[in-house]
Amino acid sequence: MFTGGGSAGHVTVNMALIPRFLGEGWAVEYLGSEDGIEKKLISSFENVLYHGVATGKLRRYLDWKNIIDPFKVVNGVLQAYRLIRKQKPNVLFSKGGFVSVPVVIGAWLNKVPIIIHESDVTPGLANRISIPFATGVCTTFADTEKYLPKSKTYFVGPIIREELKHGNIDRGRAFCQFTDQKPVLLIMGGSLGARQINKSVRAALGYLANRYQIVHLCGKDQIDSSIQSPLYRQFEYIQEELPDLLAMSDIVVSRAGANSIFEFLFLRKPMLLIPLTKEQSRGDQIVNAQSFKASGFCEVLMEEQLNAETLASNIEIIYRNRSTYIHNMNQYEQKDALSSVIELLRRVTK
Ligand SMILES: CC(=O)N[C@H]1[C@@H](OP(=O)(O)OP(=O)(O)OC[C@H]2O[C@@H](n3ccc(=O)[nH]c3=O)[C@H](O)[C@@H]2O)O[C@H](CO)[C@@H](O)[C@@H]1O
Repeated sequence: MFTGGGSAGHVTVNMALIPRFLGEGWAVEYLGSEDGIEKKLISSFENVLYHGVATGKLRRYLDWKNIIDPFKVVNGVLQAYRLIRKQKPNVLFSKGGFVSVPVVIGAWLNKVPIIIHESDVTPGLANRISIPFATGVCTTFADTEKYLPKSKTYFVGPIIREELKHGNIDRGRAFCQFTDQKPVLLIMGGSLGARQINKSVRAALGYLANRYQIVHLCGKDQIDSSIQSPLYRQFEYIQEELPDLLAMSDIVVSRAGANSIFEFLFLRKPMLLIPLTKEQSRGDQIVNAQSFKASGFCEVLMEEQLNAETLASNIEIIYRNRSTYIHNMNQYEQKDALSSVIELLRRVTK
């Protein structure tokens, strides 16, 4: 049984693991929210039974929903407990996000072994709550070990979806109707889009479209239909064609969500990272971005400094020095994280 959701970063790791388990003849079920992005993404697997449970969001800011949500979480725990008692999974894999908390507690109450995955350097709130209930915690970054109980921690490295390895440049160009005459710039504001990045990209478009063909993954309801240019393609979210769009891209501008940046590293895409600010998050993306910068994989532009000019000038730096970033990325030793996690799950399975 898998859980995780709220944003795609809490689902795509599960999507990398699920085909391997299905291929080995396991029955796979998913516990997520009743209407979150995980439901939509997991529906692409015909053979995975999806169960929705009530969820509350763990917010860091004042909101009247903070009063109601603890009750939803308790309700979610009861629903998850009952479902898990009925379905009797042998093991639970949790990728975090707020939906995972009731599921982890429900599994623990049923004595189901739990393996958690943390893809950021510093563990998120949902995972921090869940860790005491878990048998093991897999990490993407080696440094995360500092924040976790030693006996439970397994540094496995980044988990990359298999399909991302099979992108095709020509298919990507055909999809966007781009030519081979100009380099391609991919902009991805995390799985939910990023308004500030969208605004600056559009303000800099006159300059950028002179030099690049631009594909912009801008987030739900954030397409600006007043801009019509064959050099600028906007999509809310791309699922199936993402491998081809990545294959076709020369450089990337992105938020610094852990899964995205390791995908770019795996595919050797020089990147300009604009991490979520401390006001909007616990600051995990800033730490992720700094770690990549220290390895020479990217440049970092803080949102406080972001405007059309700084965006355009930083993109120029990335493009001009692209071979240096690629050289540095070639030094990165890729671990077979998928196999390590599968082996661990097998080992703890009841
Ligand atoms: C706002 C928020 O809470 N962000 C967190 C969230 O980010 P977020 O959900 O954006 O997660 P990531 O950047 O880690 O992963 C996004 C995933 O969505 C995929 N993708 C994205 C856009 C698209 O059009 N198509 C597509 O398939 C990417 O390839 C990637 O696999 O989880 C990350 C991993 O815990 C954290 O580091 C982030 O801080």
